[in-house]
Amino acid sequence: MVKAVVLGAAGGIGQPLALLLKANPLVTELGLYDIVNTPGVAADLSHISTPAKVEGFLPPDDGLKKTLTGADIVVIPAGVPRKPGMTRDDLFKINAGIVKDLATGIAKTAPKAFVLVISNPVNSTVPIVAEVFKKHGVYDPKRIFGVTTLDVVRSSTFVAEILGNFSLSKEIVVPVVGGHSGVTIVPLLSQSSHPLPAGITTPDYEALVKRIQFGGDEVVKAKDGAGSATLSMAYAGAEFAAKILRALKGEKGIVAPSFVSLQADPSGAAALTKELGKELEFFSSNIEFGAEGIVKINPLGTLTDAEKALVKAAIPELATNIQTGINYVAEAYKKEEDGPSRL
Ligand SMILES: NC(=O)C1=CN([C@@H]2O[C@H](COP(=O)(O)OP(=O)(O)OC[C@H]3O[C@@H](n4cnc5c(N)ncnc54)[C@H](O)[C@@H]3O)[C@@H](O)[C@H]2O)C=CC1
Ligand SMILES: O=C([O-])CC(=O)C(=O)O
Repeated sequence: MVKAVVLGAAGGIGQPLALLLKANPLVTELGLYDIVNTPGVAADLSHISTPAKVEGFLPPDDGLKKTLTGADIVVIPAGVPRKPGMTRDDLFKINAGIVKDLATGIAKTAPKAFVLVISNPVNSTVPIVAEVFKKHGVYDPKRIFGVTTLDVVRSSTFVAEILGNFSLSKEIVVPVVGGHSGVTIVPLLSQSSHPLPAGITTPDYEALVKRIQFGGDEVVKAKDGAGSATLSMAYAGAEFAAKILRALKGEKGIVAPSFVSLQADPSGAAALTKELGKELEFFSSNIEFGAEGIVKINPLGTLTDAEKALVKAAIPELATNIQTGINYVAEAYKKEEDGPSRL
């Protein structure tokens, strides 16, 4: 029996993601929570002839708690998306509070669940979830994941395009490391399962890297005020969730990049830190999963000079993003603690 939960299930990502989870035969229960429309989304999905029993809840009557009770895996696509001209960091003000509140619910009701954070800015929202779990004494760094899979999916697609063979795109695997915004997104194209054409020029290589780093902007621009990537994100989120579900079932050797706490695997983290030349609390690298969560954080491996430069350029912004998330939670709890005495 596996219960999957989507928080933000009525949204642009939430609905197609819930559909794809409903279609996954490994899911036997699907809990949907949002501040609007979840009863309708749940009723609709519940007619699909796959195993998962679907229920939708709203905030009244302890809806969050009811949704999360018994959850094995919780995916969070709740929050506001970008509009043209915004960076992911511009979303922090609103989304930080949403993620903190939802993380509090998970820490109280389903502290052992695997938590998959989609809400942006991922580089800051993942540290927020970690800090909330620490505060509640239930922190297990092996079970909290920032979903960076869309960067991997985009890389596969764009590399297939360059190779002139779209039918390869599902097979192409490019490790994308670092974080999930702009220059913190670092594709390791030299480690692609399918190498780039030998004669690729430096400008073409640089354009490809840029397209992967700023793929989100392409969609934000095309949607012209109506949001950011939803369908490709739902696909990517469901792919990542499917890997976690297989690991939960006991399958070994499953590997994918994810933005995680380096405390999840101290010896892997030590090797990675050596490569980075700087200690970061969170980083996305290839992660090996098991039934209890993260088994191993893999080092970056051999990089080209261009990739070394990309990693170096990612570090300062990543460090700032991480600290922003940590500080937010510290300040929020301080306000809560100071609150009553001020009354
Ligand atoms: N990690 C990644 O690669 C990606 C992340 N995103 C991020 O995912 C988030 C969601 O994007 P969309 O689905 O397009 O937005 P959306 O606005 O279509 O949906 C968000 C949903 O969250 C719900 N929501 C708001 N506050 C909530 C709360 N307190 N509890 C539960 N639900 C709540 C809303 O009612 C809405 O249904 C954004 O922050 C976006 O930037 C988007 C694409 C890729
Ligand atoms: O660009 C955005 O704001 C949404 C996102 O994270 C992506 O598409 O990678």
